[in-house]
Amino acid sequence: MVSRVATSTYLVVICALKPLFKKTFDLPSIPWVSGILADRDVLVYELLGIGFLFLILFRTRRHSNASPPGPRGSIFSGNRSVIIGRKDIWAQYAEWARIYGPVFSLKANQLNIIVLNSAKALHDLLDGRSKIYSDRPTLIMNELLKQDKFLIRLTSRSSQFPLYRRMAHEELGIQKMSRHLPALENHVKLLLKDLLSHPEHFKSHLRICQSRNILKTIYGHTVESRDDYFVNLIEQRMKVLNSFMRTGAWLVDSYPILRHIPQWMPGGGFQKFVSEKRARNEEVVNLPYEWTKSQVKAGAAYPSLVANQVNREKLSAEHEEVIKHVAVTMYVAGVDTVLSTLLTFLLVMTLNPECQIRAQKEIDSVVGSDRLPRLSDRDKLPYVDALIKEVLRFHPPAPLGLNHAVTQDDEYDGMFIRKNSTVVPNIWAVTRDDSIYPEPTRFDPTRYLIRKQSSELECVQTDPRKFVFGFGRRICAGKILSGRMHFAETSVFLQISSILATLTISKERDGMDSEIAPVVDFTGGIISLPEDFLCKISPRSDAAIDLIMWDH
Ligand code: HEM
Repeated sequence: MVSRVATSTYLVVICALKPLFKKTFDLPSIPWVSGILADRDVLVYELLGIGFLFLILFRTRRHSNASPPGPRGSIFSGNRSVIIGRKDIWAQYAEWARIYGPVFSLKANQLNIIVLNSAKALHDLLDGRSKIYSDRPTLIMNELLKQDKFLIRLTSRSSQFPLYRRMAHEELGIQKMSRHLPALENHVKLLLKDLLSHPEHFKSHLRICQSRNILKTIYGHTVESRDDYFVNLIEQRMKVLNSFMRTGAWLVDSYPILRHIPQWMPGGGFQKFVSEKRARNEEVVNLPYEWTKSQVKAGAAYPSLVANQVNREKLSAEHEEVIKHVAVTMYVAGVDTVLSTLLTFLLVMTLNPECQIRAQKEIDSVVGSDRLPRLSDRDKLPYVDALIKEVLRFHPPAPLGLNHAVTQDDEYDGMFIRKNSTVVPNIWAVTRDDSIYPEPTRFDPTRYLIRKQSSELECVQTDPRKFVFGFGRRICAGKILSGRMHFAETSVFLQISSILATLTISKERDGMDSEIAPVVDFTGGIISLPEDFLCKISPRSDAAIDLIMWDH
């Protein structure tokens, strides 16, 4: 059998090489088994063919030998059950990195996965070789659910990719951002009022604040109530979709042929999920967009991302598709990430009162007590700035970032990385690397502050924003650029500094008046939030209540 396959391959190779040498060659005259060819010309083809076969064999062997090492999984599904079974899979990856090295490989069914666990590997590959490491994995489920046009999932090989990125950066860059500052400040004020009146519902207040920010800046829509139609529409759809989009979760991504099997057949269960969610997905993409368009026509539009783009002279159908998908991606990418940061902030403030007091003192001395902090105060608040960095390091909102994919075969540190492999950036592992952050489980904003020890300046630890916003050409569209403030950081700064200025976060007490210490635990998923916890939120002073309740 093996020899027949070899002989057939050999014949194919000979036939393929033949035109290159423009020699006559009578195929039917080749004896099937012996393969002994007397003709001089044919002998040349024969030798070349054999050489070619050896080359293929050699290449294959060399590559498979040098693939990154990794844990052996089951013969059929690889490590899939571990990947989808453990909520803090980033911690499992960090454990495996200690065994197999900072770059290791996994299989989930047929998907080749390379996990990068060190700052160096992340920087070398995803930043340094960004040209070939900035694709997204091609997943059949994305296509079936019509999510493949969302910026976060769009392939970098798409001719529209530069347009998507340009639009996102243009609209969330510093110039356009400044026009949204009054709206963001107003939303902070609403958040503080909510936290003052019903502190126990802090999670829902924080969530609605992020929705307000995104719906205003992206669509120009003002969220008036918690039953807001667009908030509910987008939230419900996206929550379901994101929770199901874990790497390797769907068999059809490994075996694309399965996309054709009907729902009633074993293994066809995903078809029901797809048909239920797809139509709803279209609503999420189209309805808020159409609403903004109607506002533009009526001359009543707020200068949002969508309105700015719709107002351009020529608006092709193709351009409209891009606007719709950039816009909806902002909601998907921008609400839970900032929410996660704010919840982690409340959690660590509950557990580290001394850090909270120091930040409050700094704000009091710079801002005073008769106004809320503004963006322009940030440079004068180094401790608050360090505290925000430490919140982002303590638990990065996207601990595994978003999956990248590599568009061509590559080698790194003597290891072969196969084209189309899914590349997982384990950001969490870097933020817990004790060679970069000594005592990584300790919350300590002073890591980033320059301190004097005798006459020497002490080394400052790496700014975690180098990792937590992603890498290369796929870096977060809401991220700081060239030292200037962008959307994500602006909204995080305004919310955190204003909460610190006016409210105190402390441990809740039980019926026996004993303090309840919250457990530090986080949800799984692409965006990871603190698990539900209790904390007490109270006004710092009468002046703070006055500041929150009245417009000054
Ligand atoms: C603290 C807040 C945030 C964090 C930690 C964060 C983090 C990230 C990360 C890790 C990625 C993946 C980058 C990569 O693939 O290498 C990403 C992508 C993205 N983020 Fe953010 N993000 C935040 C807030 C926001 C906000 C507020 C917006 C929009 C308003 C936003 C928009 C996006 C978009 C559009 C992408 C996809 C970029 C692409 O695929 O080309 N993010 N973000």
